[in-house]
Order: sequence, then structure tokens, then C-alpha cells
Amino acid sequence: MTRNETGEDDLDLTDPKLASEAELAFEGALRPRSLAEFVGQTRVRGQLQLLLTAATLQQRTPDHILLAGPPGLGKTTLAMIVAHEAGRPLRMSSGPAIQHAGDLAAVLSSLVPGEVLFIDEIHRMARSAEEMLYLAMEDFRIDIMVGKGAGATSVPLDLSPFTLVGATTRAGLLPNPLRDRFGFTAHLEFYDEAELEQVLARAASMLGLAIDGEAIAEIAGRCRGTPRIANRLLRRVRDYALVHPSTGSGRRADVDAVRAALDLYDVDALGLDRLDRAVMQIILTRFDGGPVGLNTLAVSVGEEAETIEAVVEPFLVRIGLITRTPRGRVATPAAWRHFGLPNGPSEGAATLPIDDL
Ligand SMILES: Nc1ncnc2c1ncn2[C@@H]1O[C@H](COP(=O)(O)OP(=O)(O)OP(=O)(O)O)[C@@H](O)[C@H]1O
Repeated sequence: MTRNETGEDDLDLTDPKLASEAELAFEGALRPRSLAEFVGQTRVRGQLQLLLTAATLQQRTPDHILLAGPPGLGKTTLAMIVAHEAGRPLRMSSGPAIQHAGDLAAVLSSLVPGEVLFIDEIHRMARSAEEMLYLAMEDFRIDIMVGKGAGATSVPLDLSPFTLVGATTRAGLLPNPLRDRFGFTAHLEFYDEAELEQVLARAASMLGLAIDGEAIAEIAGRCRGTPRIANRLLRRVRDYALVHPSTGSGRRADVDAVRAALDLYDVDALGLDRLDRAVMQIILTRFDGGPVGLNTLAVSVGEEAETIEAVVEPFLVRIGLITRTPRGRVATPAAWRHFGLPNGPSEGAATLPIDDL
């Protein structure tokens, strides 16, 4: 990924991970501040509301919370909301920033009573820090090692009570002792189109962009069930409206503007981007529908196997374009249809263009 002169990254618009500083600022402005404003995730919202209200009634710090789910679904936003709703300060950190137990000790020992500590990507924290966190979460205490070698002693240090909110895209990578110490785990789901339409309508009004229901629905259908991608696509639509003003103000976008903007950025009607299409074209044309192994696919499209496995494949499976079999990935009949090929593996496959691989 490269940084262009406007400070934005040249990125795939449909990459659910956070991209640039410009996007960070934009997201900050759009984040809902309360559970009531937070769209969708009804079950998780209800669970969090109960947990927070019970803690308030008992005048204690809320239990530790683990937020699990794919990138861009609102984990950071929910952590901020938890602190806000509980009326407590928030400290933000992340797994990659905690590479030694000492890094964690410095954060924990400086927390004020009742503070909410958010650790994003908690599965990437150093193992030694994880072990320190077990005790901190359970007893609000840590043991600090003083000295080295045979003369080293451990000195206990009491901590202020705090609420840990951990976020992870890979809950399975967390060791059981850590997972078990969270009082509640929220599993965030992809959003349906009606929910994404609400996210988009709210963001459009905050951006001062007049956009009708049909245009919003068009974006909602292309954003992979992910609010971050929805907001990002909306931003490109707003750019398009500014550059191609249909009403003179440049603050109005209709469905034609949405289609033109998203076609320009290679995001198709199902939300597939260039990489998704490249993967599908390899499976459909070069391997006549599959099965194709992950590494073969990665080499064929010139991408890391990890990216194919973590970003491309889950989406293609979720929208029913491929299935995973023990022998590899196989295109479904819906995939043949989406790419304009009548009926599964056949001589027709050879006609599919592979020019943008
Ligand atoms: N339920 C929601 N309602 C409205 N906006 C939302 C919702 N969920 C997420 N968003 C918006 O989507 C963007 C991304 O959300 P957030 O940063 O919380 O995702 P995340 O799950 O923490 O992502 P990552 O795993 O990459 O850190 C934010 O701008 C936020 O405003």
C-alpha cells in the first residue's frame, strides 16, 4: 500500500481493515457515541446494556468484555461506547504495542479507578504480557520482577479496579485462560442490507450529502456487510458528486452517481473487487470451476495466501460463489451465473476474459 499526496492510501476500497490516517479521522467523526445510536447487532447491544446497567446498580466496575469479529464491524466503536455509557475514562492500546510484560505493567499501573482499558488485536500481545494479564483481570494485581537471575524477586503491585475490553478478529487464537477471564464475549455479525442502509443514511446526513433511498440501497448491496466499507464507499460517492455536480451544488448523489463512482473503483454489484474477481476468474477459467488449492490460487493471482484465506475467501464463501472442499475451492452455479456463464464447467468457460489478472 502506498501513500498518495492527499494523505490517503492507495488501497482496495473493499479491504475491511483500516487504511489511512485520513480514514481514521473520518471514522472518528462518524462513530456513534451511545448504544442507542449504534445500528444493528441487536443481541450484542442488549447483552451489553444489561451488563452495564447491572454494574451501575451495584456500583462496581463492569465485567471484562471480549469483542470478537471480522474487521470494520464496530469493535472499537463499541469499546468507546462502553466507556461512555459507564461514564468512565477510556485508555486505548493494542496487542502489537504490548511486546513485553513491562509494556503492559506500565499501562496497568497507571490506570485510574474504574478506567476502561481497550486492547485492540489482543491476540497479538506478547505471551509474557498475557500471563500478567490473567492475574490483573482476576485480582487487580500484578507481580513485577525486580532484579535478574538467581537474585530476582517478584514484588506484588495492587492495581485500581478496571474493565478490560479486548477486541479480536481471531478469537480462536486466544489461550483459554485468557478467554475464560472475560465475563462476556460479544460475537459481532456481518450487517444486513437494511442495517447498512441506516449506517449510510446517518453518515450521509453527517457529511451533508443528499442521497435518496435507491442510491443508498445500491451502496449497501456492495459493501460486504461491513460498516467501514459502507462509509468508505460513501466517501467516494461524495467525491464523485462534488466532481460531477448534477444540481450545481455537488452535494447530491443519485443511483446513477453511485453506480458510476463504484464502477470507477471496480466494486461490482455484489461488492466484488479486482482481487475477488481475479480469484474467481482463475477458478472458473483456468481450472474450469475447481477444485483449486489455496497456494495455487495465491500464486496465480500474485497475492499472499494469507490475504486470500483471511479476506477474499470468507467473503466469496459467504455470498455463495465458492465452496471449500477437502480438495480445494470450487465455484458454485451462482458464480458461473454472476460471471455471465450459463452452466458450470464447460467450453463456455474459455470465453471468460482474464485481462485484469
Ligand atoms: N453499528 C454501527 N453503526 C454505525 N456505524 C458503525 C457501526 N459499526 C461500525 N460503524 C462505523 O464503521 C467504522 C469502523 O468501525 P470500528 O473502527 O469500530 O470497527 P472495528 O471492528 O473496530 O475494526 P478493526 O477490527 O479494524 O479495529 C467506524 O467509522 C464506525 O463509525
